[in-house]
Amino acid sequence: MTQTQPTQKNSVADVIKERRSIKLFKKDPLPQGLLEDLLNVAVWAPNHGVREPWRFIAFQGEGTKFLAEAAFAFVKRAFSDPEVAAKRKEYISNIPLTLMVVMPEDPRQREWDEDFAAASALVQNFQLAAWEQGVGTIWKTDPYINSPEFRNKIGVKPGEKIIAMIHAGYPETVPDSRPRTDASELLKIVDSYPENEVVE
Ligand SMILES: Cc1cc2nc3c(=O)[nH]c(=O)nc-3n(C[C@H](O)[C@H](O)[C@H](O)COP(=O)(O)O)c2cc1C
Repeated sequence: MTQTQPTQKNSVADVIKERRSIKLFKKDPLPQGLLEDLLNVAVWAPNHGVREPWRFIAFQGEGTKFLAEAAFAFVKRAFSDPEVAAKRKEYISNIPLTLMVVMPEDPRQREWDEDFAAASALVQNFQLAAWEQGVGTIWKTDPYINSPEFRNKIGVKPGEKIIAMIHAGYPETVPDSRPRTDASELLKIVDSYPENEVVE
């Protein structure tokens, strides 16, 4: 673990490569208006038909206590050890900002797939824009985000999907990077007509 703040670099490539998922946050709240600023960057994600398939629910301040209670109702059933469940609840209630990215579920398969892809691009945009400002994030998909009881409590309607729960705040620690496979190992370039009329 590196005990430093993320560096603030200008190039998109630097920000992409230097971003890390952050699990331990300082308690400091984010500056007023930063959430809206980051979202107003993130919404420039490509999205087919400019359907803008997203809305957001943010929890901060006392709102995180409510969120932690709502999650705890699920978490306490999932963990047999009450101490583990209580620690999860405390963890959630201490995160400066938790953002739910909510997507309307289009009944048409193609549109659903496109909307999920677009909303995922938005999440990545948000994470990168935050990192550029020295703010750490992690994209979480804890099982309780699909619990009807939890969804109902936080105002997610039938026909909507929480595609990401993003925890955000100033990093307490920045983990080391987890190496990625070199693209050359994954890439097939077709630059001549295939002999058997299929790419092998
Ligand atoms: C769709 C999605 C869901 C994720 N859900 C979780 C999660 O529930 N818990 C978690 O610890 N990390 C989760 N992550 C974060 C990944 O674990 C993280 O991106 C990965 O370990 C690589 O680390 P890095 O983001 O620092 O490069 C999720 C990431 C994605 C894209």
